[in-house]
Amino acid sequence: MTPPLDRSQSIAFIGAGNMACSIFGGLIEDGWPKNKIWATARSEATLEKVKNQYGVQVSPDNHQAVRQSEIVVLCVKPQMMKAVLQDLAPTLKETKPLLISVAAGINLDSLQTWAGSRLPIVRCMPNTPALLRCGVSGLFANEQVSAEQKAITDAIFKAVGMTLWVDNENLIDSVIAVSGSGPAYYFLFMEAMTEVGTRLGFDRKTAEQLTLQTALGAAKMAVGSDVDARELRRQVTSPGGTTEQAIRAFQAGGLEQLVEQAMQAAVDRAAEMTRQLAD
Ligand SMILES: NC(=O)C1=CN([C@@H]2O[C@H](COP(=O)(O)OP(=O)(O)OC[C@H]3O[C@@H](n4cnc5c(N)ncnc54)[C@H](O)[C@@H]3O)[C@@H](O)[C@H]2O)C=CC1
Ligand SMILES: O=C(O)[C@@H]1CCC=N1
Repeated sequence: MTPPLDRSQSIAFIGAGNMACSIFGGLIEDGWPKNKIWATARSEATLEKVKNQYGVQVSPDNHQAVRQSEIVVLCVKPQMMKAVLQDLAPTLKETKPLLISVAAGINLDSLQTWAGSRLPIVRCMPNTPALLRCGVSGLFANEQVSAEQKAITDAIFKAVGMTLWVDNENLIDSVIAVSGSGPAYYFLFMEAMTEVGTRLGFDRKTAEQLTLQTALGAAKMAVGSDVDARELRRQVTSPGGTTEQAIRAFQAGGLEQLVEQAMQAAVDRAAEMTRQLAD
């Protein structure tokens, strides 16, 4: 059983963008005290917006936020990570927090090198449904991470969804391809169904409602069901009926191969970024 979440520690989110807001938005929904959450960004406008929307502590100064916190979640773009960590290195050496990086394509070796000292570091690959506490996060820890730090990391990301610890760092790239980028695949499908719905005679709002309610219903059925997606699909597909024709069209168009190509492209890009951005 998961132990109760210890909310006495402060967490600094470095880079208050989409992913950071999704995670701390979910944590706040789960009851994490707002005054124990710090968020940083370079622009005053972003900080103002984040403060008004979430009520967390904000600062343009990464060092200030790190000094206040036992846990530091690095949420800047991968291309910014080296500069941010090298700048923070002296403060990190002093305060020795638990570092959690959510960046795609930055491995533990690079994070360790840029941070400058041997720190406990977790690589985490969350996704934006964390905002609704419906996320999925893949996690991998270095050897410096204690059992207690692993437990609190797990509790933080469980507060915003499901967690999966992988036993090989390379599997983080696979998590990216399935669940990190995954919400965008479903959104793309929703966009396409809505668009085609308008061509089939509905106004955009109605086409969108039909599409989204169908996505919600299908996801809820798949999650709550004793049988797998294939069986649920079979139950919709009456022999000689309409669904059968639609599914045939998807299969004739190579849907499964296309999904494989797309997910492999995400894995390949993560590996390429890891090579390009490493020292
Ligand atoms: N968006 C997503 O669905 C997911 C993103 N990620 C990872 O999360 C990280 C952030 O991605 P997003 O949130 O989408 O990007 P974003 O661009 O929305 O957020 C980045 C934030 O960092 C801030 N920033 C830039 N330089 C900074 C600095 N020197 N100090 C402090 N803040 C600074 C920016 O103002 C911005 O608010 C990336 O590394 C990405 O790989 C991981 C999983 C999913
Ligand atoms: O597209 C990206 O690179 C990030 C990582 C997973 C989702 N968004």
